[in-house]
Amino acid sequence: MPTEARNVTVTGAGGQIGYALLFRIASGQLLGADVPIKLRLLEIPQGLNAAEGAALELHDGAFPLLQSVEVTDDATRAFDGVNVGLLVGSRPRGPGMERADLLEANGRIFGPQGRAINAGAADDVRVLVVGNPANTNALITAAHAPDVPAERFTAMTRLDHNRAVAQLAAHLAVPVTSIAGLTIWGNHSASQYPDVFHATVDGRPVIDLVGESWLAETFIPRVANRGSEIIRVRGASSVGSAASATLDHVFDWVNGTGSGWTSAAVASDGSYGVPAGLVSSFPVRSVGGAWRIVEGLEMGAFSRARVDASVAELVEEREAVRALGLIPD
Ligand SMILES: NC(=O)C1=CN([C@@H]2O[C@H](COP(=O)(O)OP(=O)(O)OC[C@H]3O[C@@H](n4cnc5c(N)ncnc54)[C@H](O)[C@@H]3O)[C@@H](O)[C@H]2O)C=CC1
Ligand SMILES: O=C([O-])CC(=O)C(=O)O
Repeated sequence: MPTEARNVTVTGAGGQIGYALLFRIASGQLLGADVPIKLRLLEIPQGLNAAEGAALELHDGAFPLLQSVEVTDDATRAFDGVNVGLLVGSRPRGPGMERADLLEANGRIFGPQGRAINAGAADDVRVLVVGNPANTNALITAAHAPDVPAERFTAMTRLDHNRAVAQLAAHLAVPVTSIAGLTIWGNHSASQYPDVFHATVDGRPVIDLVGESWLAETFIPRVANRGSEIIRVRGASSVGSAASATLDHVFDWVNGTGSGWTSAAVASDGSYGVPAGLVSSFPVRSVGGAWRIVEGLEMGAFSRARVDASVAELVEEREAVRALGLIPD
């Protein structure tokens, strides 16, 4: 029996990440090589021409899996029947800014989109927020979609995870495929904590091969500040790597992580002392189409302090958006 087409909505489809994503989605890299796709591209009026142009090019790609492309500036229409929502549309930061500087401007985008998802999404909807500050924007979106289970709203820390894997592999001069068991904890911000204490390289504990000073002075700051490094070098924020990580996140969510784990920002259930409801990055496995937090990992003082600091920032962001009226009291 042919697989049913899935409705995939991309917000900010006329922007940089949108352009890097759309063709890869159409080629089957989001959901799988046998899953037909119906694309909805949501933009604000100023972005519609760019999205329309991308739609023309998608048409020219003659992608066998792509059944339709619709461009709209109406969130209700964009999310009607949506199975996968990629919430990319929002302002990127520039040089000298932190992602939290975008809180107020971008936060206002996500309440209305949450309401539109609540009103019309398919029962199995899965949402990935990419737009920064991603964790708190996911929190805002979920807060406006009370009828959709909170576990369906996630934020992207897969780019941080991929960066950490790549940095570690380069340091140890091994292929990225040799690394397993890495975790990004907390916020997609400079406070995030890339944790190697449970990581292995070809089955050997990484912690036997690297020292704490390398972790504290080189690895952690390099990964946590990679977004700023990219902005400094290319003059604009990450695009290709962000699109790639978006595909990785959703592909694994839908198709499973197998024996290993990855990192994603998901609604906390209180695990590891992270206050319930915060959208925080955890070690996660995807089982049966749902993210499950990897439980029972030991956490020493080095890790605990860093996880707590990043979670404290998430609590502050939640208070800030509450004070702005972007989530209910
Ligand atoms: N979570 C992560 O790892 C990463 C997140 N980002 C974030 O992704 C976001 C997008 O980045 P780019 O594509 O480079 O930016 P961009 O400025 O090229 O594109 C953003 C697009 O969103 C559109 N937009 C704005 N408000 C909208 C709304 N209410 N509805 C629909 N579309 C709307 C704009 O018209 C624009 O076309 C930024 O917030 C950036 O900081 C970027 C890299 C990694
Ligand atoms: O740093 C930024 O503003 C863009 C981003 O989230 C990243 O590259 O991780």
